[in-house]
Amino acid sequence: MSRAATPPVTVLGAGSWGTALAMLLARNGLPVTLWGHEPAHMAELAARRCNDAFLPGIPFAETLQVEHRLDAALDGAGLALLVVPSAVFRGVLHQIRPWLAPGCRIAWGTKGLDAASGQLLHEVCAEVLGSQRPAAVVSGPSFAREVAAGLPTAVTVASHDPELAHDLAGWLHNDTFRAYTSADMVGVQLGGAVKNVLAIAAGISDGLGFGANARAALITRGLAEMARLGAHLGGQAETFMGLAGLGDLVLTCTDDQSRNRRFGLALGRGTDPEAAEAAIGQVVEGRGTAAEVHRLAQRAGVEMPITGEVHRVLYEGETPRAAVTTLLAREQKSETWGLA
Ligand SMILES: NC(=O)c1ccc[n+]([C@@H]2O[C@H](COP(=O)([O-])OP(=O)(O)OC[C@H]3O[C@@H](n4cnc5c(N)ncnc54)[C@H](O)[C@@H]3O)[C@@H](O)[C@H]2O)c1
Ligand SMILES: O=P(O)(O)OC[C@H](O)CO
Repeated sequence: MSRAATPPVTVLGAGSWGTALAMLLARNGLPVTLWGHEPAHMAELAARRCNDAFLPGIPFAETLQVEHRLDAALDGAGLALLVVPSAVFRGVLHQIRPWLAPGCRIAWGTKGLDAASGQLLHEVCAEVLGSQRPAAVVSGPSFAREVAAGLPTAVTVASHDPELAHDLAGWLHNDTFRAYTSADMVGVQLGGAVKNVLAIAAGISDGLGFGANARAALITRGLAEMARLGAHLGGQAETFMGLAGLGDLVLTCTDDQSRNRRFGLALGRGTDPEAAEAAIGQVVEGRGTAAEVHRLAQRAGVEMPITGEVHRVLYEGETPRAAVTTLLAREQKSETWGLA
């Protein structure tokens, strides 16, 4: 894939994933500005040239600038890459709108749904910035720390604008980071959102000591319910078998780097949700996404039994053990029910 001319990129959100993506793009030779909303944190990143809290010991490339003033950060940007939690995604779009140049394209690495409406983030983006502005999403199995450390990783860049998907994938791509393109924004975003809920389920199961068979069953049946909802919303079946579906699902359900999985592990061991999230100290997207996906599935009439049980544990006071018992007590079915 040939690389398009490299525009100045502004990464909005200086948490672990925003910093890792900014570091990757800067290492690939792009002029990158990393913006964060906390001046003290940004001053520390600028002084240390490293994100000590989340990505310790991995220095920034020279082409990475750090900025806490939004207008200065977006001045001259050809691409604005949002990497903030989904709960603030809409608000940050409103904040950046006055400072975006007409030709500045938009992308995000956020995984989740809009908290108020349950909309996919490309719908929120079109609502706030207009549907004419090219937009793309980066998703797939990608722990920030491994990407920052230069360990091999593959992701999907999805956009309805093939040129933007091609350009962004090219800017991200290097010897250890493969970026594939897709036109399926619905499937790619839904995969990234639902996998976080299923990772909580896998964590709960492991926290209860249920073993490898149960984990494999949750991953497989979780993939089936992700694909059922995805098909209903217009996602492509192949997307759910790809990096943004199965790939990210396996990663987050099986590795303790996942915050969603660790949150579930704590619940399974008897910790309440507030204390479990506080102990992680970073965003646990699946907690809010469980409510949004559950609502979406109910509205659409799509059965999502695992998501339903995670929702009951998080929001209806059900115990993790009772949730697993309910899942096991479901009636006998064909393995492929509900899939076209
Ligand atoms: N960490 C990963 O490995 C990883 C990988 C892929 C995708 N993601 C996704 O990226 C998104 C961000 O996750 P993260 O891991 O960077 O989270 P994080 O908890 O490490 O950081 C979140 C950052 O968002 C900032 N923030 C909060 N509210 C803000 C606001 N109103 N305006 C600007 N910044 C605000 C916080 O200050 C913090 O720096 C999530 O949707 C997550 O699912 C994370
Ligand atoms: O730590 P998690 O569970 O938010 O997962 C991080 C990434 O989404 C993995 O692809």
